[in-house]
Amino acid sequence: MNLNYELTGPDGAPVVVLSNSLGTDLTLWDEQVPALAQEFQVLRYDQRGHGGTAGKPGPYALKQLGGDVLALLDTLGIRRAHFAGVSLGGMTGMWLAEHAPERIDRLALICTSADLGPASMWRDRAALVREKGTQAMVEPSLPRWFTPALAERADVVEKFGGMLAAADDEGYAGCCEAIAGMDLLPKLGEITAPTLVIAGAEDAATPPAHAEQIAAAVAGARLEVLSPAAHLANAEQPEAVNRLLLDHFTRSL
Ligand SMILES: O=C(O)CCC(=O)CC(=O)O
Repeated sequence: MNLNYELTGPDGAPVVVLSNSLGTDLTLWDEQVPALAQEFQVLRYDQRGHGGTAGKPGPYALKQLGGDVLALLDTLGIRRAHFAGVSLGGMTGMWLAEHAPERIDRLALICTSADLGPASMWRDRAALVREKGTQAMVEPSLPRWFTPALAERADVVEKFGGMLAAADDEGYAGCCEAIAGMDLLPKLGEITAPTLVIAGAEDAATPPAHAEQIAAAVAGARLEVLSPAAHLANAEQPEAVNRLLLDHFTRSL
């Protein structure tokens, strides 16, 4: 699987991988890259079927989404990296921290969940998108992604609505099926990567209780709840998220 990616920042600096949520692409991280690239090489990529990464016929599993990241790291000769992900990106990060702990240094999980049931809802969403396309998800998704004032702002609708409508139908559906089949809870307690968990207080897609569940299971995890922030908290509260990420990735333990 060839992932579309961008690598920004000083040669030889530690690497931070940034992984996008369902229906977005690597530009989800536009507000993070300038801050992080002062100190890190920032490797942001598009999940399968999103942005510039082609979709393959689904269903997918987190094992494949995590495997895509390992293959990219291998291609670029990166042995170990910090990892931050929003929602589906965070699920990919938890899978990596559970199954390839030697490759993940510190982990930041933003507006995500280790158990986002019911599976039937994700399979229904996959079927809907295969029938009607990702365009059909724009109207219901934006009010979950942002608090009301932002969800209606023209530039936000243009950028994020455009990203979602441009996502490959099969890629989006396959990622829904990865969420339907995820099995992260049993090994959550085995994660050894120092972990920061960030929630949006107004996130209806992955409410703060999901972040609390992760933080309670991962030894030593730090939990931060931002407000106002809905599902795409890194876009809604970029300065707060940048501060937390920089602190987490540079802090001496
Ligand atoms: O955002 C994700 O990666 C998964 C959760 C989700 O689909 C949120 C939404 O679009 O409502």
